[in-house]
Amino acid sequence: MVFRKGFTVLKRHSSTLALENGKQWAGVNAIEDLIQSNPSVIGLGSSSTMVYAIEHLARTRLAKTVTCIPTSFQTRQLIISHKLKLGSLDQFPVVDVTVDSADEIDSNLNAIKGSGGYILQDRLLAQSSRRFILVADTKRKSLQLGTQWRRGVPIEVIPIALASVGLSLERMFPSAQMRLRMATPSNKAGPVVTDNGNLIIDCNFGPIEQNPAELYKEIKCLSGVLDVGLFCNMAESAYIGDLEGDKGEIIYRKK
Ligand SMILES: O=C[C@H](O)[C@H](O)[C@H](O)COP(=O)(O)O
Repeated sequence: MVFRKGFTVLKRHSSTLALENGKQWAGVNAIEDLIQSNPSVIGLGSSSTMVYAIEHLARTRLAKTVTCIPTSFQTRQLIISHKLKLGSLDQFPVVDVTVDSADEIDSNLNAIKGSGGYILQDRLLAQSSRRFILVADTKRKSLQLGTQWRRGVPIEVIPIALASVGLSLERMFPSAQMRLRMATPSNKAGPVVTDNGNLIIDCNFGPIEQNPAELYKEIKCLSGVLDVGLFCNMAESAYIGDLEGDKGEIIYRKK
């Protein structure tokens, strides 16, 4: 697939810019394809990749009509600044299609999400959507979750349950490495607090040998766990941009 009209191809001067090229390809092409189905309500995830998708949506013929539901404060601000129509899940509990990015995506389109701290709201939108589409650069692709993304599976925990959930996780997964996600000291002392006022434990299992959907259920069962950054059997397709920025691939979930 080639670049669509209406945006600038980033120059490739460094590996960081190359990653940006891939993110841009994915965001733009996912939006271009999904507008063909004339959705009236779109869910928009939160991330650096989604910035390209939202910028592009604002340039399309749907910009004036489609209602956009954000998964975070960041995306809400982007929707407002691009003068798109803002909606909420309260108003639109059924969403036509949600686009979101991921930290790692396997060949069955199971994904690790949550490095940006958005887990519960990302899931709420994904589960409320008729269609769920992932966007990412090619470095996010892998054959087995936990091989590409090495910072662990994010687990959003209600603060009063932190110690209890931490202990349970240690007992359930003795070889996993866990840490409470901390804020950058120059910006805030203490832990990262999610948009919902919760904390995040990053639980690094190494390569995930177990069926990720089963692992998700095991962790989600613990009281105090709000959500787990494993999104299994949810995405119908993934737009993966390569580092050149002028091409990419669309992967469909096997039935
Ligand atoms: O919480 C964050 C989300 O799961 C993001 O979709 C994910 O971290 C990927 O972010 P980015 O597109 O910035 O790499």
